[in-house]
Amino acid sequence: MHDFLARLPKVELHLHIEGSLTPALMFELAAEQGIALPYATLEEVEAAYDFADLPAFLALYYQGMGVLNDESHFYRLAQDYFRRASADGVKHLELFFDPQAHLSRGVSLATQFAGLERACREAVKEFDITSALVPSFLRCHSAESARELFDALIPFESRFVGVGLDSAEIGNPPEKFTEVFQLAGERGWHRVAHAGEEGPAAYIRTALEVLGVERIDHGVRCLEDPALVAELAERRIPLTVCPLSNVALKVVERMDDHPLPKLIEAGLNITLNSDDPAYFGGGMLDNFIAVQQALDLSEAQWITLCRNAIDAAFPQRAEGLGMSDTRRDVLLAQLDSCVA
Ligand SMILES: Nc1ncnc2[nH]cnc12
Ligand SMILES: [Zn+2]
Repeated sequence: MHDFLARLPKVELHLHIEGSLTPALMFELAAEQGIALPYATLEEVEAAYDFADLPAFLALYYQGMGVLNDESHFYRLAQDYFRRASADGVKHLELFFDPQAHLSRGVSLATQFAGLERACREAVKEFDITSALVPSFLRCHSAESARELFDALIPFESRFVGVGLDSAEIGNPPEKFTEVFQLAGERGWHRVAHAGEEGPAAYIRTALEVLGVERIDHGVRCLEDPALVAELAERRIPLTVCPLSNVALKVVERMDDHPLPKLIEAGLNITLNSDDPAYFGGGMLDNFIAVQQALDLSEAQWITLCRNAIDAAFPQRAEGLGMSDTRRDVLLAQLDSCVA
């Protein structure tokens, strides 16, 4: 089964590129810039990555990304992840990034885009991975700050495929961001939001109804609302589920308790993703293997999960961004060749 999982052509739709910052690269970038880290050794970092919940993780996540200060840092960060993703069989990747968390350190949007795009362009040639960028609003910041970011993103709009909403969920409901999501929709930007990770099922409903999102990031708590489950299934709304993340952030206690089988049984449009692979114990293939060991899915279920992700990738809306029809056909053919 390991070989089968390794061979599957993977599309990753829920990956925070800042969450792919390995301790090794964090140390390297900190040393180059003379930045003091709160850890002396890689072992100390590992010991610190034991999170009580989402806010506890976010505190270290925002601290870690303090080493990203120029174009080459963003480039190296993404290049490093593309290399590992390639080894995992990832073929298409949508990268979330958190512009407000970098703007607050004086790193311009132009710098962020330039570094990430350079890695994305090279990944096509070097790793046969196509990709698209998804800047995300931080829900722990104000609606006014989101509006400022929205305005600042307009000149870059040919360089990303959509916008997301992430960070601390509880106490920051989707409706706080009604204005920017409505404006984003008017400009034709695709829209996604984290909802129902730590927050209640009601946030999933408002993300759909008020923000007009096309996919839900996480969404595992939808099971608390059967009517919502029925609606998600009926509308084929993709949920970008992140199993190792859910265990690491104590959304579930153990992988054996993960609701993935229930979500699949309910007929939901599920995709699997790594979220923040450097913090949660691994990338796409690690997630696939951990799920298989605990939950023993069938080959047919794996094929469906991978096909869901290919279908849920945002279609191309600017040159080189998003999933083209030709690329989708290539990946579907690769997936067919995995069937015994
Ligand atoms: N799992 C997660 N939930 C919310 N915001 C995030 N930012 C990075 N990872 C996140
Ligand atoms: Zn996430």
